[in-house]
Amino acid sequence: MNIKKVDHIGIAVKNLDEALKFYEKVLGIKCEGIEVVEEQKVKVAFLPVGDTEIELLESTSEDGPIAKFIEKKGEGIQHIALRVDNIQEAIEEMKEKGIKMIDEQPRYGAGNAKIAFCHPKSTNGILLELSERK
Ligand SMILES: C[C@@H](C(=O)O)C(=O)SCCNC(=O)CCNC(=O)[C@H](O)C(C)(C)COP(=O)(O)OP(=O)(O)OC[C@H]1O[C@@H](n2cnc3c(N)ncnc32)[C@H](O)[C@@H]1OP(=O)(O)O
Ligand SMILES: [Co+2]
Repeated sequence: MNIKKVDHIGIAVKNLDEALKFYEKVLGIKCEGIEVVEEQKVKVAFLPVGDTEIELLESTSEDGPIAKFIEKKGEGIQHIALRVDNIQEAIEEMKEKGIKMIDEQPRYGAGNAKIAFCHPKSTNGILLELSERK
């Protein structure tokens, strides 16, 4: 597979507006959009930093992955996303190499990216997202 760059770093927060105060007012990074991704039960804010982005994630539901993460570990880095040029091929290659995929088919994430998560038990303890964007 062809890994292009770190697409984004996903950070779980309890409250997006509250968290944005730190990123925008303290760090001076501009939020370039907010979007709800129903399938993942999240409200997402994008903050571009150089060639990559910080993705702030607030849960829209008590049983979503971000709510569960915060309940168990508290706020913090929840995943890292790597940009690939062909997600279908990347998923197949991961499976061939014995990596446990949470998503064996791409889903649609923020900004209409095609995304697939790899299980932290197969990746030395990080939740890894593969992301293909046009
Ligand atoms: C909008 C979109 C986008 O970018 O476009 C997004 O990013 S959406 C971002 C939000 N969506 C997602 O995260 C979807 C994919 N995530 C999931 O399917 C789930 O959250 C799992 C990663 C499978 C975890 O599920 P669940 O909490 O039910 O399982 P669990 O508590 O039994 O966890 C199993 C083991 O994985 C570990 N574990 C759980 N979440 C982890 C995380 N974020 N990073 C690293 N390790 C993690 C636990 O500590 C546990 O290890 P031990 O057994 O050693 O204690
Ligand atoms: Co993400």
